[in-house]
Amino acid sequence: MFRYTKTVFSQVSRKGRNRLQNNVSHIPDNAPRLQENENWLQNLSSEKQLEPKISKALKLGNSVKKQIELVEDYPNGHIINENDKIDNHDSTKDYTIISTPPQTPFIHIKSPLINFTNIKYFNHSFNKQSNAFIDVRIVKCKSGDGGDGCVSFFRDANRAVGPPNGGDGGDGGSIYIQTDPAINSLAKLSHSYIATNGGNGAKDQLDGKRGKDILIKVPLGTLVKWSFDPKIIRAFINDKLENMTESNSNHNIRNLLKHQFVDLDCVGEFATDRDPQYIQLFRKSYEPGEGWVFKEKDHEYHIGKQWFRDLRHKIKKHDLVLDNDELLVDKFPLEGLDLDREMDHPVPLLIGGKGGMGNMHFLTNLIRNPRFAKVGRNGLEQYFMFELKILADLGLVGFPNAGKSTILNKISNAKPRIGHWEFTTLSPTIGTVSPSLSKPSFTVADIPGIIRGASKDKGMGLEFLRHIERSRGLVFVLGMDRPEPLEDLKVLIDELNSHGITKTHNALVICNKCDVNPEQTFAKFNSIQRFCNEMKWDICPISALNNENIDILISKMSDLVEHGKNSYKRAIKINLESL
Ligand SMILES: Nc1nc2c(ncn2[C@@H]2O[C@H](COP(=O)(O)OP(=O)(O)OP(=O)(O)O)[C@@H](O)[C@H]2O)c(=O)[nH]1
Repeated sequence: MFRYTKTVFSQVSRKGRNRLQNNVSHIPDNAPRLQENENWLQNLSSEKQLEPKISKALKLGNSVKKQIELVEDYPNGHIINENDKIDNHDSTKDYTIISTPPQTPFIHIKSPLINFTNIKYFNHSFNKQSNAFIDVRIVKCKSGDGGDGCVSFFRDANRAVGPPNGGDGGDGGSIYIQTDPAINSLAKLSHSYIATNGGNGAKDQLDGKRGKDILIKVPLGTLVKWSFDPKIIRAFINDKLENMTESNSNHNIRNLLKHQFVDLDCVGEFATDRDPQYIQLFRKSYEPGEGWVFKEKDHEYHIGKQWFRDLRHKIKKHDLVLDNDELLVDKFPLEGLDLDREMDHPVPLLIGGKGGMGNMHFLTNLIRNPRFAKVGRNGLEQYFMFELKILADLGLVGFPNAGKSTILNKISNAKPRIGHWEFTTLSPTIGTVSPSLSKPSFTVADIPGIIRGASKDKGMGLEFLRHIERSRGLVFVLGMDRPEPLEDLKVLIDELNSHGITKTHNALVICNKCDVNPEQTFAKFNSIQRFCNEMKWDICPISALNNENIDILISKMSDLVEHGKNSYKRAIKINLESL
């Protein structure tokens, strides 16, 4: 709150005082006193030398380009190939640690480019197929810059130049994120979110206006990952693919993204950790001791004065502390931010820059007329990838035409498209099943069919598997009209494995279309049952078309959900590389 004190009154004449009293509501007095400034600067200079890590970090911080460098020469001057062995490479991880503190201020890692982008962004056919349902978006986010401090001096009729009273710049707006259960698609996300900058400080010690924050609302089940500007990657891909045959095949693009490495500086939860948990983000703010706004006399003039050089030296320490504070908050989880539950409060994605100090902070015994202030700190500009992973209790997996949509239609309120041709389902559908009054209802997701070679981008690829990753259990749907449904089941398991879904211990197998050729179906069913016994999976023969065994199926699905609640903590570890 503003203070109106005697000090200001004693500095002006009686006439002035009267006027001041009349206008008192316009003239706040919360400026630091000369002695307070002296003490502050004195403390700064007596502070012990800052950690070398901080100053090293600052040098790195200014080379923001480092983060977006696509590294070809890995590890010793060549592009890394699928079969190349990397010393100390841990295949269970999505990155390789190159160096850790104390050699470097940060944990330096290399990770495949595919972990920070999505193939959908680079292939038109993918986009066309899924334009009805948007489950991946790469979005530019920028927090606001801090406003500049103001250079101003108190004035009245009797005093041309009074004490400095330039206010501080306002802080830049921040970007926050929160889940909203009322939203179920990423379609409404903007291409960019840019928070406003803080306002500049003004005379009479008025601080600048704070920049407006932005709140991004996303559906439950959204995974937010640090990403690259898709334009940079597109240019890079086009360049690399120019000489390749079938250059725009998904397989080529995926391979390129997998074998091109990104160089990143990371940090652990605590300063002593060696495990990279967060990507360190860097602001392009000024060098410590720099970043001044001058009025009347310019930089050249000030730099020639010993008193200014002394002040700058002290303020350098203040800037270093600011930088360090920023480094502590400017980080983002390497594996992404998993928003899989309702959130009471929004979480910050990017924090706005701090406002610069007004000239009132620089009044000292030596400096009576500080004709300078500090500029605001920069905001952060980053790209984030939003991936929606539907939160359904069970996921239906099967070959195209196995009857998945028909089953969902029979058991739930969902009305998916059904057709006798393959790939009728082009985007995931969720249905809610209400088994009985005594049992809780549950949700089931139907995703486009999977075929042999899906992991090599055949058919619709594995793009939609992200939507069953979080389910409590998997439901395999087999068409008994197929020549070898057991083989189909094995192919499905293989394809899931290649996507990183290896723990399929809570599963149910539906043998659909049992009405077709009942004699042959019996033999096929027996062999599948033997396999299921070995896997300890339940099995259910049905005819969705004829409504046969649907009640039993619903009951088995309900048991699967219940069982999943106890034993199936998290269906799948989020495997960055296979996304
Ligand atoms: N005879 C018979 N036909 C069935 C049965 N269930 C589904 N069908 C038919 O099989 C065809 C494919 O059914 P869908 O439900 O669209 O199959 P899907 O697995 O969703 O197919 P995709 O959308 O391509 O993944 C349709 O013509 C259905 O009528 C069944 O129990 N018996």
